[in-house]
Amino acid sequence: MMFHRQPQGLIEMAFDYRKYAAFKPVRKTNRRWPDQIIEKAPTWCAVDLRDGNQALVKPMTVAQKQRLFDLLVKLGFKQIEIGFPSASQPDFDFCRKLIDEGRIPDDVKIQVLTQARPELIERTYEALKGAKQAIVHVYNSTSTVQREQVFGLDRAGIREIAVKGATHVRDLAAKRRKPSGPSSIRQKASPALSWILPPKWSTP
Ligand SMILES: CC(=O)SCCNC(=O)CCNC(=O)[C@H](O)C(C)(C)COP(=O)(O)OP(=O)(O)OC[C@H]1O[C@@H](n2cnc3c(N)ncnc32)[C@H](O)[C@@H]1OP(=O)(O)O
Ligand SMILES: CC(C)C(=O)C(=O)O
Repeated sequence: MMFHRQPQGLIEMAFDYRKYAAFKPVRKTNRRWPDQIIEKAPTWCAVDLRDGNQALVKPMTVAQKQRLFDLLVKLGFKQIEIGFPSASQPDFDFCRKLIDEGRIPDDVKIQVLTQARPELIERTYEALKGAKQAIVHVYNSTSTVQREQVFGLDRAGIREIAVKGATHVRDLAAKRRKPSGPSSIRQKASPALSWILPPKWSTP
């Protein structure tokens, strides 16, 4: 039941679900994921530490990030995106502090964001030296306006950025696994802002 304010007071009305269009399933017969149904809680990854610090003029300080990280650990998150170490010195320093001071519980994986650019991917691995495990989250934007205005590329060019970036992350993971790099690296790739594209462009 829902309540609506009317001149005569609050009126109880049944929720009219017919006002809303039903979700249209994505029909892709060559892929398994559109038919899959979530039946148990997924592994949640907190991205608060990065979203609040991605491109701010005045980002969170290392001390503020530490407080939020400790809270996220206390809340039970097992994957925590701690920032974008190649984008700012505070994010780089925060990553180093967590690793150097042994502040990451063994059952928690830190995740770091990077654009699909070789120099940034390399700086990201510098930030991760000595981490026991980590997830490197590499992304490039796929939206039409950014494809045309930022990258000046066609769709094949955008795919190439993604493939090159992912390959670089994989190669560095293999190369740096020992002795100084993280002993276990997982990779995550995001076609950023794909939700503003029609599914035929945004679903591989
Ligand atoms: C919700 C989100 O957070 S979406 C993610 C962030 N937004 C985007 O990726 C949108 C597209 N990108 C942009 O609008 C801009 O690149 C910004 C705002 C992220 C950065 O702007 P600037 O600091 O001015 O950097 P600029 O756009 O010049 O990029 C520098 C170079 O990196 C390239 N680049 C930017 N993002 C990426 C990426 N994710 N992967 C690979 N290359 C990239 C650019 O094409 C440019 O290359 P060039 O020097 O050969 O021309
Ligand atoms: C940077 C990317 C991965 C992102 O956060 C988004 O597209 O929302």
